[in-house]
Amino acid sequence: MAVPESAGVAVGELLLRSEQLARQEKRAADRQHPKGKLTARERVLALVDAGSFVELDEFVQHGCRDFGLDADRPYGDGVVAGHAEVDGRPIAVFAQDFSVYGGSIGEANGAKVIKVMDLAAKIGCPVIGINDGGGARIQEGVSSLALYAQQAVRHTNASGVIPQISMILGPCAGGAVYAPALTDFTVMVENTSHMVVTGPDVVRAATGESVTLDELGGPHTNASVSGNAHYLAQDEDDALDWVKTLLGYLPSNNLGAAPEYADDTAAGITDRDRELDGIVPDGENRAYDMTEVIARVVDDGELHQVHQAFAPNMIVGFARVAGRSVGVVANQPMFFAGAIDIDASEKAARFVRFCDAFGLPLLTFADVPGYMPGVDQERGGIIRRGAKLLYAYAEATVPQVTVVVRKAYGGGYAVMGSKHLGADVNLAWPTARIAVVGTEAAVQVLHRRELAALSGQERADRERELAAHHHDTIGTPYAAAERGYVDAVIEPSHTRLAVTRALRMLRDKAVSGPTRKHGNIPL
Ligand SMILES: CCCC(=O)SCCNC(=O)CCNC(=O)[C@H](O)C(C)(C)COP(=O)(O)OP(=O)(O)OC[C@H]1O[C@@H](n2cnc3c(N)ncnc32)[C@H](O)[C@@H]1OP(=O)(O)O
Repeated sequence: MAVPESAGVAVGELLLRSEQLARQEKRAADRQHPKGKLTARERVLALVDAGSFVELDEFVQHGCRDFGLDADRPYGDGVVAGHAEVDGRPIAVFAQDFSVYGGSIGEANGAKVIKVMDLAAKIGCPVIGINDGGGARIQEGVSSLALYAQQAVRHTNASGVIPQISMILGPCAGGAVYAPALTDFTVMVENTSHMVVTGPDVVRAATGESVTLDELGGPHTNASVSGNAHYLAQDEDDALDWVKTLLGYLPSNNLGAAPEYADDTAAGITDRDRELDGIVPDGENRAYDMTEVIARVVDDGELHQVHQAFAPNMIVGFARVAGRSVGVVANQPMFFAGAIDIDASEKAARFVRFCDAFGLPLLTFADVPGYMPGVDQERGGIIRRGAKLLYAYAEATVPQVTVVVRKAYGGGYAVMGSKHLGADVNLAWPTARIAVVGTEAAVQVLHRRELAALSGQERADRERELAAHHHDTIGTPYAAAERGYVDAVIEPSHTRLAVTRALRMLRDKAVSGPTRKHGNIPL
């Protein structure tokens, strides 16, 4: 049958546009590949399930007439946006195309981003933003700033409703950094990505400091010093894998459930469980790796750490227990003896709030000498910023199980998922020491006058005697168990089964917080 002439024209128009899109994609590849970077469209396709990407607005063009921009109006306007599936679950995605006006956001480009964010909020799916751009499009002036602000409103309103993930796969500069900063997780890549409010030249002009871009806002700085990045990937493939794995632990939205796997929990105590009985060293100041404890409690020993390079004295990450996702928070005695400093408090507080918002139970492992002392810490705001972790645990209503592995002293005891903040099941190992301060400090404070009157061997003997008494009486987990502050003192090898039972029992826990507009977390 002959095609009507009008239909032929229409098909011809589509072909022409498709050819133009293909030329643009080739240009993008020519610009990105030599730098070891994928194009925006390649990145999206590498992230999502094969054949699932539905691109939206690929023919959108900017309407700017200034600076000669009307002569160059590429389709898509520098961002690839749409919806797709990852492991069969819906996601929304946008990826800045650096080959078009440096991936900068203008009115049309920004509207595309906002459209997929609105879509994600409506259907309740995660949104993943792939950043590789120069921020607000300079030629479009205030229109581009307006779009950034509108994007910030979307990020804010979606916070705690759908998971939001940012991948920084190139530059992210100026006010543009605040879009990823408002999302839940940010991933950066070795060598190719950076994130700065102002570059080295502006810094030099403003403060006289001389610094390289990498030192200022390279991936290492953002992942380990400022904590802006939650994962530092070796390359783009690694970044995409990390994000896909992360999504597997999360529900699509705050009303949904995370994917559930088969419950293969061994019913009895295993040899691997028994390894926990010897994992804590004898001396209370000797370090051990808390991830080895976690690995023996969670399914398949797998912990998907978040923020691993930042505040290593605190561990946070996702795992599964009996096939169901949990958020794990733990002190790490390998760094600063597990003390909670400003960074550790903020790292854990944000994680706890994420888990609480998305209905993920919290599994806490405590071995903490307390909050970190020091002039820098006090001046840096350990009081206000340390309070964030208290606030986060205190407002959390998800199921909470805490295991006191060894030290739980002072504010450290209270804040690390204690019964008093709302934890549901609190377990302690016989090695647990729960006290206001450590043994040595307690002896020096309580017996200062008596000890001052002694010297030499006599003083040393008395100190040892007092320390032994404190250790055997005040600091034992049984003082807390007698008061119901820990529900049970268990052998370490029983932890996996006890935690599994507790989380099963708490599965349908339903508690709601007070009616209010919102609290006022000490920011
Ligand atoms: C509320 C949000 C407010 C903000 O976003 S304020 C931030 C505004 N942005 C900026 O000041 C960043 C300006 N751009 C830069 O510093 C650099 O281009 C950047 C991003 C570090 C990348 O550097 P390079 O890798 O060396 O690439 P390049 O400079 O040759 O740029 C490649 C092409 O992209 C263009 N471009 C980059 N940033 C742009 C922007 N913001 N608006 C419009 N066009 C922009 C740039 O002109 C260049 O175009 P062309 O290829 O020469 O035609």
